[in-house]
Amino acid sequence: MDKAAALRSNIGITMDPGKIDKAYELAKEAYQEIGVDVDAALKQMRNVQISVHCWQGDDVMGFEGDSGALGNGLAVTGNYPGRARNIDELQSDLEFAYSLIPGRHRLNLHALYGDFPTPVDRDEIGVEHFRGWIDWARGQQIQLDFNPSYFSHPHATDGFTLSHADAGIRQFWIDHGIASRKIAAAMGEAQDTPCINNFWVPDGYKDTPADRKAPRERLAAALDSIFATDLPAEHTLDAVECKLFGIGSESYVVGSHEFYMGYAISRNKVLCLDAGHFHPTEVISDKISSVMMYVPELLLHVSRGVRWDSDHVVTYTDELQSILQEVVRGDYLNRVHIGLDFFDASINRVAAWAIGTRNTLKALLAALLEPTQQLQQLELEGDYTGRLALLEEQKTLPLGAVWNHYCQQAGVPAGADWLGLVRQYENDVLSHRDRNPTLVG
Ligand SMILES: C[C@H](O)[C@H](O)[C@@H](O)C(=O)CO
Ligand SMILES: [Mn+2]
Repeated sequence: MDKAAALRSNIGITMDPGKIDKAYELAKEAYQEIGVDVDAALKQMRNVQISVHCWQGDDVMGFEGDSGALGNGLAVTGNYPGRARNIDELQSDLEFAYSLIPGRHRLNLHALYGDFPTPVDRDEIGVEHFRGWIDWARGQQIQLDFNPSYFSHPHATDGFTLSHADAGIRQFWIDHGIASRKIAAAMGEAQDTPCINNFWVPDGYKDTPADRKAPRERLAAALDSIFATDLPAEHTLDAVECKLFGIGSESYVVGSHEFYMGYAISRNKVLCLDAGHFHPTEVISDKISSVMMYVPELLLHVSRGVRWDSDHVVTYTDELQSILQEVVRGDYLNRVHIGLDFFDASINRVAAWAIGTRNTLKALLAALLEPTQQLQQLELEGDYTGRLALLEEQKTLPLGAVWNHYCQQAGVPAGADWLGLVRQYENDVLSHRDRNPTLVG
């Protein structure tokens, strides 16, 4: 091993830059042979920004200071050491995570994550509580997205928020939604692109309801009140997110898919599809081309459902590939916002970000390297044998070599080299934080 290689291996870097270049040249030829323009694919890759969710870093606890339990159907299991306990730690972890991910990406913040020197209830949050995040984001050249937080709060303990039967509680949550839109608009004004403000509410019943209609009518009316004021579309866009069921809302969720599909279409809102929010045999990849006919824009929550949990770390599954294929095949990259939504406290949280975000980007690269035109031509000609043959053959083309080249060009670790750096960060930083166990699953 030469000196440079020995140095790289000491810090966990094992990929040889020269070999990455060589492998890339061969891979490029292989893709060109089937008519794929690799340079064009890489150019498109560089323009895509994934909205990385802040809540993987601290198990969706936030910084309201009451250390209230996570609730409303959200559950994080595991007690891996190193949870971010304050804004500084979360920002440090995020900066480190971004340094492992090729490209420049966004940050998706929840309202829980404001800077609250003294307790502030959700209906009273303001831009001042997020000024620090806005300044930090500008310094990092990161653009922000936002979410009102309709969970883990005394006014949500009975499972209802915006559709609550009590008008006072409903108004509290309406005011929270209005406050969140002002914050999102300020974030958007401070950056080049709109801040997507995503509304997810947990409301629902554990057991069979006697009235499915009234809560839905109340939810629609509450949302209408929140959205009554038009805000500049260049600053913020409202999104709405459905869910099939949650823990504690197994029998009925007010904000179902049909509810929000209708709401988004009739109110010209961004629709959010979370990959973990449907029946296990139902996939969001098949919904994209349908909903894109009727809604202006789409927000994806790229996630992975496993049995009862909708939020496992994103892995390189068939469905992940299908989702990104649909976005690329439909030429929707300018109307689809790709966000992440998972949380796992049983592994290193920074590694979770790196794995999930890198997988999402890798699936995007695979989709951009697909010989789509040829496949669609075969389909049009009724040559389904040829379509299947090409679909299967291209699965084993050297995607990894193009990915490693892309990472190298972007100045981030190729292959699994990021893992050594995460272990070092864990040793130097995360392991010094208090062991602060969350629910052990
Ligand atoms: C914390 C997020 O807002 C939340 O995960 C939401 O997007 C969701 O998917 C709830 O199941
Ligand atoms: Mn989600």
